[in-house]
Amino acid sequence: MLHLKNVMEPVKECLFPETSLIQTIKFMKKTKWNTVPVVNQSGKLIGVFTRSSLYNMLLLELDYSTPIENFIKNDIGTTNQHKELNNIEEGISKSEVGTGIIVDDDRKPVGILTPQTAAKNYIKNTRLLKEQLEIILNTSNLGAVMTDESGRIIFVNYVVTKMINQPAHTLISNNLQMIIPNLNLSGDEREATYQLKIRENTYIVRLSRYRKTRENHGYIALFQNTSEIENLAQELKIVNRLKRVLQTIIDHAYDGVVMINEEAKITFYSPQLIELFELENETINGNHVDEVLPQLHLSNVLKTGVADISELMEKKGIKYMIHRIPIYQDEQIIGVVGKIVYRQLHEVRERFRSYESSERGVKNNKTEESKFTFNEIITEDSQMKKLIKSGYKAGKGNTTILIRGESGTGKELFAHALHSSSFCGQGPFITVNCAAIPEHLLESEFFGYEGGAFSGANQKGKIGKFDLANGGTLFLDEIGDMSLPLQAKLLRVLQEREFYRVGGTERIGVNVRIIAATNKPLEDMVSAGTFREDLFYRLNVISVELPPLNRRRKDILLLSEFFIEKLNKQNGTSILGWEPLVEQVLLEYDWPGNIRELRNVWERAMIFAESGKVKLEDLPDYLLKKVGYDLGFEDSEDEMCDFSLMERAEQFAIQKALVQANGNKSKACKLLGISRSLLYDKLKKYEFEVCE
Ligand SMILES: Nc1ncnc2c1ncn2[C@@H]1O[C@H](COP(=O)(O)OP(=O)(O)OP(=O)(O)O)[C@@H](O)[C@H]1O
Repeated sequence: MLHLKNVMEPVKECLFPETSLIQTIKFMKKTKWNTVPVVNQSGKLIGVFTRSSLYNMLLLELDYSTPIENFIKNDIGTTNQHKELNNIEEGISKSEVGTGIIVDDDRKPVGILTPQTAAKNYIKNTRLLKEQLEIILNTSNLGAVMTDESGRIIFVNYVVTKMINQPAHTLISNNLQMIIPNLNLSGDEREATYQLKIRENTYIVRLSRYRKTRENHGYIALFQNTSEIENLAQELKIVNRLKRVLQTIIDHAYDGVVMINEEAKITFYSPQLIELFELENETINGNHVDEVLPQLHLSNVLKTGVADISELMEKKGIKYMIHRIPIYQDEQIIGVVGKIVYRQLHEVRERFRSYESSERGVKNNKTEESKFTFNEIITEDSQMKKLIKSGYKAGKGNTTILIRGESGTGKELFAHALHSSSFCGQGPFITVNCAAIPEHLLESEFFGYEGGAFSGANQKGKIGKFDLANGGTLFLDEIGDMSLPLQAKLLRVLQEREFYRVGGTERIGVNVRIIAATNKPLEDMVSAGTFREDLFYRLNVISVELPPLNRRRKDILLLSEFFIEKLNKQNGTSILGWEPLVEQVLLEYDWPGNIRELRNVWERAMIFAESGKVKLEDLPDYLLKKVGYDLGFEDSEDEMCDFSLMERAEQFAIQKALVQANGNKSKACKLLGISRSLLYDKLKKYEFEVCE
């Protein structure tokens, strides 16, 4: 934008009212100005002295020494020096004196603007603008043509002359149809678009009407070569495909990939990484790796610049290793890639083991039985927590404890924990399953026998469980299945703390803590005479009743997490969790087999699923049926079953969700964890009839 101060003639000297006629004539001759600013003693503008004022003074034949004060014109137009030139255009053209006085903020004259200077500057500006426009039009890759109202060409830019391979002068004055043959200028539209093929190039032509003068219109046609855009689009397609290929390679080559830049901020990661470390997308990209994944120690490699491989690490029971590799550019480290491997680790380990054992020609030995403590009893249930608390106290003494509860509720585990927390925790923990040993062997199993005690017996004799458990705990599982005669013998040992071996005469003293367990109603058995009352009271000094799993539903998911981690370790699977529907089924099921059943269900499901998340169809059929997710395995011959197993699972899941949501599709979507549009697609696919 041009400002006044850029085009005005600067004023260095002014006239005063006291200035004499002769000094004024000399001043006007020197400056050649027709209008001269007159100022007071403080330099502020008070009027102008014009050439006509001068003529008047001369005609009056005044003395040359006469001051000019009576001939000053006071009605003057002034403008501030900071104004834009455009804004005062009208002011100057209408001014009586024809000259504008430019003042500063203190009203002191700083310049004058005559019509001649204004005109000169306008012409200069217009030329500059024209040149700028031409440069823009000729250097742009848009073709531009301008016509008058009849469509006759008045301007073409360089791009158009190249486009149709003709010089500008052969086009000027010709009709625009010469370039756009199917042109129609008779319509009323202000804008129109044409497609034009010139040799191998395709152009989109945008024709718009412009107002040339107050009465006339003209047209501007802009030509865009779309071949360039098409080429770009093609290139983009290739790049996208390449990206897809690379992404697939990365996804399958490693179990997780993460990349950081020189500031240790995460710039790339694969979906498996999110799954394994249970991250949210938003918390990863652009964040410092030590905040998101400190356990990977990737930023260290930025400092050392040396690639390395981690020790075996573990997440949710899944063992993994990370290979950290620095990225260099021009000998500068610009980032680090972390490759995580976990899926094949188990297989490699197994092969390595069998290789090692075949090398050594030895078979793997069975591992030792583990001992459990109360810390390993997983629970969130308040009743269980209470039992554990009293278990800690009861465990300390030497009192007999009776653990009751349905099969699979964790009685044996609890017995282990009691033993571990007791003073004899370092001693042996010996288990006798009273239901599993044949009646006639129970006695010798308990008390052992002397050498040659009966025919077929080992000549060296046998040590019984009581002997083995000396100084520790004897756990009598399924005590309700013990015969009455043995109950009598057991009672004697409990009372006298000594026993005889079968066929022996020597009294053997024992220091054994007895923990018994049963799922049988011992009180009823006492009434029915199948369990000794005195033994019952002897055992029942402290009694612990473990609640069934369906009365501690909070524990179902907690235990599921625990089993996933444990079984991943044990079986080398890499299961990361379960799909929402699985959770729903687990929570709905009654779990008659309690925790043992839950563990078995997970073991089976994880073997079927292998990696990722456990899905509905990985659960056993009997369980799905029980909660109403009948996947119709037996009906596979049925002609109705055109669908795959997966699809049938999906159908039942949708049915179930809709029933649960009372037909409310939004709720059903939430239960299914899918979008509304996907639900509609599925309903259509399976031809479900659903009331709106
Ligand atoms: N709270 C728990 N936390 C972790 N695992 C548990 C828990 N309770 C039970 N289990 C596991 O469930 C399975 C069954 O437990 P356990 O054998 O102790 O049950 P039980 O009541 O003695 O069964 P049964 O009466 O049939 O002998 C075991 O694998 C055990 O480790």
